[in-house]
Amino acid sequence: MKDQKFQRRALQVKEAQAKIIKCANPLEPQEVSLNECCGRYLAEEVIAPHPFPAFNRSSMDGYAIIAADTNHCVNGQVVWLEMVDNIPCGAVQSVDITSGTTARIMTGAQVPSGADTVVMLEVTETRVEDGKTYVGIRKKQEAKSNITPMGLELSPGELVLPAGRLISAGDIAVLAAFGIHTVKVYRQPQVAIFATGTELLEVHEPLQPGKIRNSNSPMLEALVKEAGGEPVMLGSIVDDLELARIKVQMALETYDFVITTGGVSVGDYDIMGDLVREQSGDMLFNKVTMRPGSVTTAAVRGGKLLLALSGNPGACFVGFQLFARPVIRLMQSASQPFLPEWSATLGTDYSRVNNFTRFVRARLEIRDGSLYAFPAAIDESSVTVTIKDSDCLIVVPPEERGLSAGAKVTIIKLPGEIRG
Ligand SMILES: Nc1nc2c(c(=O)[nH]1)N[C@H]1C(S)=C(S)[C@@H](COP(=O)(O)OP(=O)(O)OC[C@H]3O[C@@H](n4cnc5c(N)ncnc54)[C@H](O)[C@@H]3O)O[C@H]1N2
Ligand code: MOO
Ligand SMILES: [Mg+2]
Repeated sequence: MKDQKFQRRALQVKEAQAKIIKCANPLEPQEVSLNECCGRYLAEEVIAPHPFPAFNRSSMDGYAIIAADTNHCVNGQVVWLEMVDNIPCGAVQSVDITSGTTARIMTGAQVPSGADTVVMLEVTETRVEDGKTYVGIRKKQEAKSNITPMGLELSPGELVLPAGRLISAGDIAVLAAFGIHTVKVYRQPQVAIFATGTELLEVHEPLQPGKIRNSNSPMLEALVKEAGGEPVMLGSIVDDLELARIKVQMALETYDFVITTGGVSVGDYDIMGDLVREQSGDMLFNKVTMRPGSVTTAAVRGGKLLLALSGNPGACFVGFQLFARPVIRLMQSASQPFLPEWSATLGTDYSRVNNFTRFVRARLEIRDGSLYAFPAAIDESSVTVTIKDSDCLIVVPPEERGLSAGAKVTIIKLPGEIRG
C-alpha cells in the first residue's frame, strides 16, 4: 500500500502547455524529394527564382495581333491581317508581329513580340489568297486582352513559402512549377509509445476475466501519425516499477519523445506516477486543472520529453491532443502547433458542473450556415466509444452553472473532416 501524503500541485492547462512546449526543440532539417514532402514542415523559406509565369502567355486559342490594327473596325468593317506565324503551345515565335500581321497562337503559348493582344478564334474569319492566309476581325480589340503577363503570379525574389509551413498539395504545385525537386523539411520525431497495465491484452487476444484489450496504444499510434510524427510501438508492460524504469530509460535514450499511457494516478499499481516522482527534479507537472486528464504528467530527462498520459481512454485522448500534438509539431518547427479554437453554439443543454475546465467530446453540425456543437451523451474519462464520434472538444470553464442549448461556446476543433 502506498503512502498517500504526497500532494500534487495542479497547473492550469495553459501553464502546463507552456512548460512542455518550452522543451520541444526542433529536430534537424533533412532533404526530401518533392513526392515525399506533403504533410511535412518546411525548414527554410522558398523564394521565387524566376518570374511566374516566366513569359507573356496566351490565355486563349486565337490570333496574336496589335490591338491598334483593329481601330478601323467600325460599322461592321472587317480588318484583314496577314497570318505570318503559327505558334502552338510549347513553341516560340519565328517572326515579330508588325502592323498588318498576325500569328495563330494556342492557349499557353508565348505571345510573340510586337503583339499586344490575343483575339479568340471564335470572333475571327479566314480567307486564303495567293497562298497567303488572311485573318478577318470585325470588332475593335482592346490591348492586353487574353494575355497573362509575365510575373503576374510571382516576381523573382518574392517569398513563395515561409519556413515552418505545413506543406500541402498546392505548395507542391508551386514548388514543381519552380523546378524545386527536393525540399528541406524538419525530421519527423520518432515517438515511442508504450502502455502499462497488468490488465492489458494484445488486440488479437481473446478476452479473459478481468482483462481488457490495450486500445490506447493503437489509438496513440494513429494520433502520432495524424500529428506528423513517426510512432514506434513498444507494446505494453505489467505494472512493475523496475520494468517501467528500464523501458522508459531505453526509450528516452533511443527516441525523440516518449509517450506512456496508464498508471499515473494514486493507485497501488500506478507506477508511472511513482517513477516520475522519484526523479522529481525534472518533472514538469503531474496534475492539470482539466477533466478528463487531470493526472497527466510530464517530465524531461536528458533533454528528452516523457509524457505520461492517463490510462483512461478519454483522458489519454484529450491529454494527447492538448500536450503531445503541439510537441510533435513544434519538433518540426510548426508555425501553428496548437489545434484551432473556434466558437460554436451549444446544440443541447450541458449540465455537468466541475471545478476544473472540462474538455467535452462533441459532434459538430452546420445548420443554416452556423456551427453547432452537440456534447456526447457519455463523456466520462473512462468511456471509449464516444471518442470516435468527436469532431471537437467543447471547452467548459470551471464552475460554470450548467450551459443551456443556444449558449456560445469555445471549441477545440479536432483534426479531420466533420462527420456531421
Ligand atoms: N483515489 C483516486 N483514484 C483515482 C483518481 C484520484 O484522483 N484519486 N483519479 C481518477 C482519474 S481522474 C483518472 S483519469 C484515473 C487515472 O488512472 P491512471 O492513469 O492511473 O490509469 P490506470 O489506473 O492504469 O487505468 C485507468 C483505467 O484505464 C484503463 N486502461 C489503462 N490502460 C489502458 C489501455 N492501454 N487501453 C485501454 N484502457 C486502458 C484501465 O483498465 C482502467 O480502467 O484514475 C482515477 N482514479
Ligand atoms: O483525470 Mo481523469 O479526469 O478522469 O482523466
Ligand atoms: Mg490508476
